[in-house]
Amino acid sequence: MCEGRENFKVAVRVRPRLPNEVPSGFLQCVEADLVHNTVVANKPILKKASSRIGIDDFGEFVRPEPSQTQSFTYDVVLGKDSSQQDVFLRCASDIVKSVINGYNGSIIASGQTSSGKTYTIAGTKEEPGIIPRAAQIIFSQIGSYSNPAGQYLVRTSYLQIYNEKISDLLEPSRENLKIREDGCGGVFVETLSEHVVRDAEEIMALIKRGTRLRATNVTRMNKESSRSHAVFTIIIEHGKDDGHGGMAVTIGKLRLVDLAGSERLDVDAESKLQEETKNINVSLHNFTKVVTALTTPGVKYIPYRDSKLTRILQDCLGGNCKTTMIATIAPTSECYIETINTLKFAKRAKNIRNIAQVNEDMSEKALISSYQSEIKRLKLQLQERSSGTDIDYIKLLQERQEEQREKEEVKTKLEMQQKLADEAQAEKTKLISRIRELEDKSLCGLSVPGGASKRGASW
Ligand SMILES: Nc1ncnc2c1ncn2[C@@H]1O[C@H](COP(=O)(O)OP(=O)(O)OP(=O)(O)O)[C@@H](O)[C@H]1O
Repeated sequence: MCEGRENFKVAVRVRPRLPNEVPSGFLQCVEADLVHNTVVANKPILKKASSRIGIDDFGEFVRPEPSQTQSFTYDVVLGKDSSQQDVFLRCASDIVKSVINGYNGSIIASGQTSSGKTYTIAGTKEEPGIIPRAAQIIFSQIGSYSNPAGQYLVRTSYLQIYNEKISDLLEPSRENLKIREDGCGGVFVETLSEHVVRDAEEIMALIKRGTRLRATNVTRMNKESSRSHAVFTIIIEHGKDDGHGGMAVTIGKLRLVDLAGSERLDVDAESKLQEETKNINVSLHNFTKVVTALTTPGVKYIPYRDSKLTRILQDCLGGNCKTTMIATIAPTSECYIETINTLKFAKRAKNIRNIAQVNEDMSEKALISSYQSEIKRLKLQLQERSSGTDIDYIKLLQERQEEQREKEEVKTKLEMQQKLADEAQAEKTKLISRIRELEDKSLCGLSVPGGASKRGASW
C-alpha cells in the first residue's frame, strides 16, 4: 500500500500564446519556472482607465510592480516549450505503469476554457496527448495476451456528463445513465458499455468514434469548446497462475478526465450556450467544494453526492487512486482573473491525500476470469465432441465397408446373370437362324428323299 502525498500530485501547464493572441499585444501575465516548479502571475495594470479587460484593450497593459506578483509552487510545472512527451513523462507515465500493476490511476485536466485541457489529454494527430501515449505504453508493456508473466485483458469505456446527464459516447442510444453503488463502497455507471481492445490502434479508433459525439460549441474563447466533462477509462486485468490450479487477478483502472472549461457567463450568448455555461460552472463549483472539504482540517463530510462528476471521480479525489491533476492555464492578461483562480485552486488541491493499493483478489469481478471459465467450458465441449466424432467415424467406416462389400456382391451376381442371359440370347439367336435356314430350304422345294414334295402334293 502507498500512502500520502505521492498519490495525489498537482501539475500546472502554461500553454503558449496562440497565433490569434500574439499580434494583439496582450502581455504574457504568467511565467513558468520549470527548475523550481513555480508559476509567477503578474497582475496586469491598465495604463488607461478602461471599463473592461478584453480584446479591445490590447496594448493597454503595463508591467506590474513586484508587489503585484504572486508565486505558486507545485509538484510539476510545464511551460510554453514543454512538449507533449514532457507532459506525459512528468505527469502520466508512472501512473500508467502503476495501473498495469493493478493500481487505480487518474489524470484530470482542469482549468479555464481554451487553456489546453483537451490538447493535454487527447492532443492532436500531429501532437498526440496523454491518451494515445498511455495506450502505446500499455500495449508495449503487456506485450501480448499470452505473456509469460500472465494474461492481460484490456477494456475501455467513454462517457460524458453534459448538463448533469451521463451519456455513453460509444453507444449513443444510452443516455441519462444512472450511477449505482457497487456494494464495496464504490460506484459504477449502469449500462455503460465496455469494449475489449487488443492494441493501441483499437483504443484510438474508440476515442475517435466517441469524441465525434462529445458536446462542443463555438464560444467567445474557443471555436471548439468542450461543453461536457469527458471520462475515458482503461481497465487492465492481469491474471496469473495462483499455484493452486486457479487464477490470481489484479484489476487496474486508469481514468483520463477532460473537464469542461470554466468561463464567465456571456450574457450576449444564445440561451443554449448560457445554459451549458451555467451547468458547467455549477458542476465545477461542486468539484471545488469537494477539493475544499478534502483539504480543510477537521471536515469529515465530503459532498461527493452533490454532482455526478464528483460521484464518478470519488476514488480519484481522496480515495484509492494515484492521481495527477493537471491545471492548464492560458498565459495572456485577458485571462488573469481565471488564471489566479486556477492557480489558487491547484495550490489547495496539493493538500489532498490519496491512499493507493493494488486491487488484488479480483477474480470474481474480472472479465478475464469469466473468459477463462468460458474457454475451459468450450474446450471441454470440444473434447467431448472430438471423442464423439471418433466413434462415429469408425462406425461410419465399418458401415461404408459393409455397403461396399454388398455392392460388389450384387455387381458380381449381376455380371453372372448378364453373362448367362447373353449366352442364352446367343443360343436363341443361333436356333432361330437355324430354323429360318431350314424353313427357307423347305420353301425352295427340296425333295424329300423317299416321297412327293408337300407343295407338289397340294397342286
Ligand atoms: N500547449 C499547447 N501548445 C500548443 N497549442 C495549444 C496548447 N494548449 C492548447 N493549445 C491550443 O489552444 C486551443 C485551445 O485548447 P483546448 O481546446 O485544448 O482548450 P480546452 O481547455 O480544452 O478548452 P475548452 O474548455 O473550451 O474545451 C487549441 O487550438 C489547442 O490546439
